[in-house]
Amino acid sequence: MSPPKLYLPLIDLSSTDRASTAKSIRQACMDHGFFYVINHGINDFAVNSLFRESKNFFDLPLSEKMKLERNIDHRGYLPPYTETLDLSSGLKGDLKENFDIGPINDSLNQWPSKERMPAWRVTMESYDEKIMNVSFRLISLIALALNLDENFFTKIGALDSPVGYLRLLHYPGEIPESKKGNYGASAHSDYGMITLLVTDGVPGLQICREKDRSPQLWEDVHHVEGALIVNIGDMMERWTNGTFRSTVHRVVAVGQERYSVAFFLNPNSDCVVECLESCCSETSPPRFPPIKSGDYLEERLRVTYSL
Ligand SMILES: O=C(O)CCC(=O)C(=O)O
Ligand SMILES: [Fe+2]
Repeated sequence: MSPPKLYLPLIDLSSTDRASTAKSIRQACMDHGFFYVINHGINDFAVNSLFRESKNFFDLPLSEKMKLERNIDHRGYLPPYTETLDLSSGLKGDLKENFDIGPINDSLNQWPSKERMPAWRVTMESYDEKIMNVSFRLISLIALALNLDENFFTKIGALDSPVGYLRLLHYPGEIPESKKGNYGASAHSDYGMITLLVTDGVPGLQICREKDRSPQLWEDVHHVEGALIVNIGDMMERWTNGTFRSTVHRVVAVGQERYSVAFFLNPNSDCVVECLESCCSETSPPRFPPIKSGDYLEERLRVTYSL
């Protein structure tokens, strides 16, 4: 029997009733760690341009893409089978290929040449600005959802120079026999504050709400036209002492080519992530020691890439 269909909460970002929106976000983050956002203000043109440019890049011959191979600062192209997000899976290499862009204005980013892809950089910059803006609006609602001042995360400096990563992803439709059984992206949780995802509508994304349950229950995250999929990352889970869940997710291969773009919002690297007062008590002491965002991120990347 197939599991019941998963219905994730739908958050309407155009609602003027912020208290009620924050309440819905709180419930979503406690129950699922995932929700949809509609009426976010990013128009179809921006999303279509993003996917067009992403496809143009992934369509290039591998030798061209490898000229922008990911550098030590995690910017650039990562070919298929080079990252295994779930190191315990025993499988080698996720099927996806991706291209990572860091904070948009810093010089560590790599860009395809203007001659080859004239609209690429400006499309990425424009989308980055829009998605960063949506992420800030969500963070202020998340602060309200935690019964904090809506500017709490700004006031503690988390957003002073936030580390926003844009990750373009491409999952192959056809998979070589020897790679069958591998995941598009194996099970993992995201590292940062929140992740904002757009996909081309091809299925594959699944979440597991109880990672320690046996057997694990994986539920499909369905496509909602025009909606962003938002999920809580590990640092937000640490801030909230586990009240908000950083839910494990993966992308399974469905025999269909798939494109998606994730935006990861991480706090400013000097920001100390520590249990919020409102999230701990004598009976529920802090579960995670305070840690600087930059140190946390570095350690997670070190483990993922065996640096
Ligand atoms: O492509 C997707 O739907 C999810 C990607 C993802 O989970 C990630 O890049 O962290
Ligand atoms: Fe993820």
